[in-house]
Amino acid sequence: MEEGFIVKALSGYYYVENNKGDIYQCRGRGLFRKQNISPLVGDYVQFEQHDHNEGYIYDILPRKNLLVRPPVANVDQAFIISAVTQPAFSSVLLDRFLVLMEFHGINPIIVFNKVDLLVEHEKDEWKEIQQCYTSIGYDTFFVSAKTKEGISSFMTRLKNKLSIVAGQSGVGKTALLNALDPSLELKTGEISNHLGRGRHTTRHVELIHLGDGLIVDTPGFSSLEFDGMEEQMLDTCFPEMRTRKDECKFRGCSHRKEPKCAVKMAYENGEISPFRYEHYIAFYEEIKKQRRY
Ligand SMILES: Nc1nc2c(ncn2[C@@H]2O[C@H](COP(=O)(O)OP(=O)(O)OP(=O)(O)O)[C@@H](O)[C@H]2O)c(=O)[nH]1
Ligand SMILES: [Zn+2]
Repeated sequence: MEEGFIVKALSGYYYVENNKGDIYQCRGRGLFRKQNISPLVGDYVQFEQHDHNEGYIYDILPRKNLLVRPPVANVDQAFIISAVTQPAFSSVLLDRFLVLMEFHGINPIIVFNKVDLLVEHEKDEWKEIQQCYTSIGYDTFFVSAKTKEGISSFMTRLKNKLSIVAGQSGVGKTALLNALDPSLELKTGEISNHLGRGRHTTRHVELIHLGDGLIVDTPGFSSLEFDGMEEQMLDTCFPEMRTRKDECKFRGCSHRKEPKCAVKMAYENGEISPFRYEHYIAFYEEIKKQRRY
């Protein structure tokens, strides 16, 4: 039996790459079929070759995590792309992406794209926004898909990881993938907008080798709902709260109205950014409300 990982799934076939970089077109067999588990792109599998480039998958190794849209397993990190402008930056949207990644056990990296559109006096303001996130512990950097500024530091972050890109429509996800690897020739915004939201749903998912790592060719998290989350676990998705919550007086403190709350104290003395705390409260209410139905 050989080991490899699935780089592509298409029409009932799984394309499994071994550690030499050879790819085998495989069908599923064995135990996992009885258990009704389907192999996913990103899965580590045990397979057996039965022809020169064909084979059968017999087992799926335990997954670190799993995404539904796009269907990918074992994602290490997500580049959350925001544009500094066009579309206007939304910290609440960025925080929503961050929470979703934290919830899925995926390390988020914050990317601010389109820096070529910033005028000099706006740059200081952006340094402050960056500082907010770096102080929480997030890796945060600026790029331009247009001028290629920052592309090499993007590239180095791909090494030895399975990455995904995520972000609102129009922030430049496709343009960045093309800037990282011009041979991809993925179609950007202008054309796809006419096709509407269905664009990514009809495409199959594929892993691409890029900068000594792997990247999913389809943007992730098209749905930004807090599905499957409980409000009690939300504080663990905010690193600056996660590290403080054990100092709250009450176990299971929701950091809203309870006395002697370490999170609220940190917010009140300026150690936690007001907008982050406000987003926590808004998400908390949203999850609570959604769970009532
Ligand atoms: N000035 C400038 N424009 C950019 C940059 N990156 C992308 N754009 C433009 O922004 C628009 C949207 O880019 P896309 O790459 O299609 O954005 P996307 O995030 O893939 O969008 P969806 O496919 O809708 O999710 C296009 O017109 C790009 O040319 C950049 O760094 N600078
Ligand atoms: Zn608290």
